[in-house]
Order: sequence, then C-alpha cells, then structure tokens
Amino acid sequence: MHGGPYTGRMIVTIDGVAASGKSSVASGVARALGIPYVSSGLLYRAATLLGQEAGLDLNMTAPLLACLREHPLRLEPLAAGNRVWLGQRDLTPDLHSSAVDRGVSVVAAQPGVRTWVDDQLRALTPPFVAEGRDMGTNVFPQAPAKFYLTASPRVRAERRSRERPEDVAAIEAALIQRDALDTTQSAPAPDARVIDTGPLTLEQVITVITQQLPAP
Ligand SMILES: Nc1ncnc2c1ncn2[C@@H]1O[C@H](COP(=O)(O)OP(=O)(O)OP(=O)(O)O)[C@@H](O)[C@H]1O
Ligand SMILES: Nc1ccn([C@H]2C[C@H](O)[C@@H](COP(=O)(O)O)O2)c(=O)n1
Repeated sequence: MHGGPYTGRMIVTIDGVAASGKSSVASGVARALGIPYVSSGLLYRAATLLGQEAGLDLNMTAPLLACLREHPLRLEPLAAGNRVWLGQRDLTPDLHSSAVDRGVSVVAAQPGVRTWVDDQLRALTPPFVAEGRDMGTNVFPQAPAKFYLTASPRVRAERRSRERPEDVAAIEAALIQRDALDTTQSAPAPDARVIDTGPLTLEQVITVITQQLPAP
C-alpha cells in the first residue's frame, strides 16, 4: 500500500454509477498518495449550470459550446476537493443542486460537449486520480490502475439523503433514472477492478484501492 507523496506520472481512474462514492473515494486515494484528483463530472455539471443560467435549450450543442467559449470555465483539481471557476466566481457550491442533476445527463450525452471536457482533462499533467464515467474506457485508456464503483440504488439513495432535503424514495427514483440516461458512457473498462461499495465503508474502499496500486 502506498502512503504519499507519490512522485510517479501515474493516472488512477475511478469510474462508476451516480453517487457510488467516486469523488469521496478519489479524494481519499489522492490524499493517501499526495497527488490531486480530477472530477470530470464537475465539468459536465458546470456546463449544465452555465447553459441553464443563460436560458439555453440544453439539447442544442452549438449554442452551449458557444457559451462555453465565451465564458471559459476552469477546473481546479485539488486533493481535498475540486472547484470550478467562471472568472472570479466559484461555481462549485451550485453544481450539486437537483436542477443541475436533472439537466446534466442531456448535456453529457452530446459528443461536442464530451470533446470539450476530454480536451481539458487530457491537458492536465499527471500524476492524478481521475474520476467519472469514462475515465478508464475513453479518456485515459492507457492508465495502469482502473477501478469501477457500484452500489445498489437504495444504498446510494440512503447515503445521498444525509446530504439533501429530499426523501430516500425520491432520491432513489432520480438515481435510477440517471443511471438509465448515463449507461452509454458509463461502463467498466475491461481491465477495471469492479468494487461493490455497498457493504464497505468509505475508508475500506480507499484501502482496497490503494492496496492494489502498482509501484510508482
Ligand atoms: N463506502 C461508502 N460508505 C458510506 N458512505 C459512502 C461511501 N462512499 C461514499 N459515501 C457517501 O455517499 C455520498 C455520495 O458520495 P460521492 O459524492 O463521493 O459520490 P459520487 O459518485 O462522486 O457522486 P456523483 O455521481 O453524484 O458525483 C457521500 O455522502 C459520501 O460520503
Ligand atoms: N466522465 C463523465 C463524468 C460525468 N458524466 C456525466 C454523468 C452524470 O450525469 C453527470 C454528472 O456526473 P457526476 O457528478 O454524477 O459524477 O455527468 C459523464 O457522462 N462522463
């Protein structure tokens, strides 16, 4: 098991379904290694928020990409938590609202938006832990360490209900709907280790992953 700081150029990918623990686990693994983590979902969420605030039809790629060119977003990949900036405005606190949750799958399904996100991620300098849906399959297929997190919709909804005002049943229904919308871009890479986080604590998941990492 590695205890940071990690000096290699390795990329660790952590993909998984919605609310499976990707960002919490990626942050924990990154801190254990002493490197940053990168949340790709936050870029999709920030694009969604920008489109919603501009009153755009989120199904239309061209106006959204024009808006993103006019208002460049910057992902700040810190180990303790990623932030997305629009100039001096920190968008991060607004990115996990139910309104963004409802719009983001439509935005993330558009190839033009995916290219916009992928280009930003590939421009980052390793080492880092990258989390999302297609980090191991599409963005960083060369990564030597890949993980895919799952948990039942009920378990994920119960965890989320501790952070949100909605009840468990409503959160579970929304998660099942989002899982269905995200299936195209959310599948484990053939060489990913799939981890059911349901019976594990956050710390246990982080330990399982750090114990399996190759030497720097
Ligand atoms: N193994 C675990 N045991 C208990 N709670 C967990 C575990 N993993 C994650 N959690 C909790 O579940 C919630 C969702 O985790 P997190 O936000 O990291 O998921 P995510 O996959 O990044 O979500 P999203 O897809 O919405 O971005 C958080 O409250 C987190 O603390
Ligand atoms: N690599 C990624 C990351 C995220 N998405 C989509 C899937 C979700 O609907 C949305 C938000 O992601 P989350 O914060 O829940 O991880 O963005 C994707 O398609 N590809």
